[in-house]
Amino acid sequence: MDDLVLLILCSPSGAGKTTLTRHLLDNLKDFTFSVSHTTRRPRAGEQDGREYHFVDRVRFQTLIAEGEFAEWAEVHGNLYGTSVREIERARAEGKRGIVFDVDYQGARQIKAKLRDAIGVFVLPPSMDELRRRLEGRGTEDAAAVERRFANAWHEIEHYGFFDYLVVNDDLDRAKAAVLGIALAERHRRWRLAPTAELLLKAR
Ligand SMILES: Nc1nc2c(ncn2[C@@H]2O[C@H](COP(=O)(O)OP(=O)(O)O)[C@@H](O)[C@H]2O)c(=O)[nH]1
Ligand SMILES: Nc1ncnc2c1ncn2[C@@H]1O[C@H](COP(=O)(O)OP(=O)(O)O)[C@@H](O)[C@H]1O
Repeated sequence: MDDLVLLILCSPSGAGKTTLTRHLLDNLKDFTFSVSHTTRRPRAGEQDGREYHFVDRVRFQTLIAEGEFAEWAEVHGNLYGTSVREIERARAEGKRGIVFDVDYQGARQIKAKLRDAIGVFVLPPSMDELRRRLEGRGTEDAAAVERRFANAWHEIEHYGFFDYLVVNDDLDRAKAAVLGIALAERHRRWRLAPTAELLLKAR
């Protein structure tokens, strides 16, 4: 049983997982974000080491060869990977939870390695709304939006692999749902059993 809550957040691009992850991390200070490596170019406002570690393909391949990644995958034409160091960092910092923003391939690999990991899949209320959000975000050109939208079907096909589904229609409700899931997982009996045992010792 893992003391650390291993929370995987996954969704088709544009469904809102970044927005929901930010809200979760703003509210649960003892949770941390797993900063992935990627070969995608930084978007305006993104900072190296905060949203991602931005690297080129050669560096990424080296990191794969060095066994740096707990999982990695090609998504929308770029490489993305979760460094084992991120999980070690969370533990070293005494965090209670870590959030992985990964695609379904990453979710599958993390779950295979870390059995206690919990998967949350965020659904858009409709495909029309998904397209509106992708276009409205304004971070990708038309071709990249099209590619992300086309991949959305494939992502959604894998919903059955996850423990929880959250429909991100009303944002406040979706935020509450994700926060609720994280909190419930943090309060699993085995995670707090040491506290109960400590009390019993004082009898
Ligand atoms: N497998 C895997 N997927 C990742 C990782 N980091 C991000 N992703 C996924 O890559 C996809 C693209 O992410 P991003 O380029 O930030 O675009 P966005 O989803 O449109 O905001 C999303 O599905 C992310 O969840 C990772 O470390 N591993
Ligand atoms: N419930 C919602 N209602 C309307 N817009 C939303 C909602 N959730 C997210 N958005 C907007 O949709 C866009 C995509 O959200 P984002 O969090 O970047 O998605 P993802 O990380 O899944 O690609 C952003 O512009 C965000 O502000």
